[in-house]
Amino acid sequence: MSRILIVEDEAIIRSALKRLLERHDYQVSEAGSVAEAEALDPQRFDLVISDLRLPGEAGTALIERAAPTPVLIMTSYASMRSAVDALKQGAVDYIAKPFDHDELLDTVAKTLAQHRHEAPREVSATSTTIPQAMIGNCPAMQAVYTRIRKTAPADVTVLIQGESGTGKELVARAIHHQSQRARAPLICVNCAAIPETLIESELFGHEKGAFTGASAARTGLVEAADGGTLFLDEIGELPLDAQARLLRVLQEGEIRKIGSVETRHVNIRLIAATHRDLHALSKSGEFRLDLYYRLNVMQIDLPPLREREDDILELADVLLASACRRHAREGLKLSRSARREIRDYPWPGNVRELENALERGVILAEGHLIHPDDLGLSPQAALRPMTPPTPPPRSAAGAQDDTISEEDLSLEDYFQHFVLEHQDQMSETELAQKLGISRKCLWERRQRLGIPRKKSARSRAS
Ligand SMILES: Nc1ncnc2c1ncn2[C@@H]1O[C@H](COP(=O)(O)OP(=O)(O)OP(=O)(O)O)[C@@H](O)[C@H]1O
Repeated sequence: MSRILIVEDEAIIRSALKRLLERHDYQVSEAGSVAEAEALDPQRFDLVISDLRLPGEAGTALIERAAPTPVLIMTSYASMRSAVDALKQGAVDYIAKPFDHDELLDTVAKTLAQHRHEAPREVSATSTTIPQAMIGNCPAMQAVYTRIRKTAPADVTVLIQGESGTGKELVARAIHHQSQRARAPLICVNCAAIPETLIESELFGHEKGAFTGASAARTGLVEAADGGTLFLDEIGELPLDAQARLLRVLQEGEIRKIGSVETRHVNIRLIAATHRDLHALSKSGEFRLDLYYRLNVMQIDLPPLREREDDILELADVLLASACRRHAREGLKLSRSARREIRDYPWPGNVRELENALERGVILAEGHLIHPDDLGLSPQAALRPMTPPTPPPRSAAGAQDDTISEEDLSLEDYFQHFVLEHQDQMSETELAQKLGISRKCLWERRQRLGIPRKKSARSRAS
């Protein structure tokens, strides 16, 4: 049984984490500070999970003191930058708060497995073993797994294509974990979620005073991935200037911070993902053709869920089990009609939409069975051609506001209709501007509502 030490000053989070890990057969000890952790001798544990911000010393102090025990850092999204710094100081990975239980358990299991076997796993290019965390074994997915096996050890740039929610990030993670870089950082960046004005500085870093508000120098995420893998999701959303800088990184292995004349050598493997047709974008001048060719050394295409008929119910069962665990409702089952509905629904938002529907089902089910109504699917809506309703009036304050009220469902309906109707003619930036929200907010809301980004997803359903 693996022994884990949790270092967290918030007693509620600490004990929730302890309970979760104990339910999965880990032996867990707790500490509220670095000093308390040291008293327990962190080196005798198999893993330390430490909050970044602790009273007294920061959690990163344990990285050296616990060695060779690996340290996983917990952080809130707001301190992501410090998490990247922690990786550079030797933390094996970071977990963002609030936790997704499955992701946390997955990261813990992977870290323990990696540190049990010092050398990276041997990867057979012909094996069709399903990568950890990926469910489904239909012929199209078997082809994907084979591609992952063959591509992972080759250290080439990979372009992953597929509709929103098909599992592109999971594929990127599988490639990283099966590559020779597995023990180095994997930095995942969603280009659509970072405001256009910040993206270059986020990726490439900046010098102090490089622009208004740059009060201190910053290391970019590309540099943070040095030695490891950089995953750029939604690369089609990268502005042209950032594309030029990225091309330089790929061609010369060099990076230059904004406002600096110095270049630094970086060694990264780039994995990019998109739901858009980059070749078509390059014809319309929105994407650099030379960058497209650089990215497209190896391509992996993920099938939409509606084309994975053999996998849908298996995915539903596994995702349901984990939703039940998360909500402490073990034993809930899908009724026969719910299974039928799941099998027949077109899933325009793919696996993410299925996950969301099952989570809704677990929360809403009253007895031991989840019925179709609990899933909240709307096949009629999916089949109906979308016409955007008249936009509701926005107050001046509303135009500044990044959030649509949770209670105001009509606004969410409006959002969904508007996005589905206009997304093929507009970039994400234009869409966000028209809606009066940031690109990050647009992206988050798409995730929450399970709204796909491709016209083909909608027209297939119609
Ligand atoms: N084959 C799979 N097995 C299990 N879970 C999956 C699978 N594919 C996707 N998922 C789950 O679906 C959700 C969406 O996956 P992921 O974020 O990798 O998709 P994506 O294609 O990168 O989406 P987007 O383009 O919107 O970022 C995640 O919670 C992921 O764990």
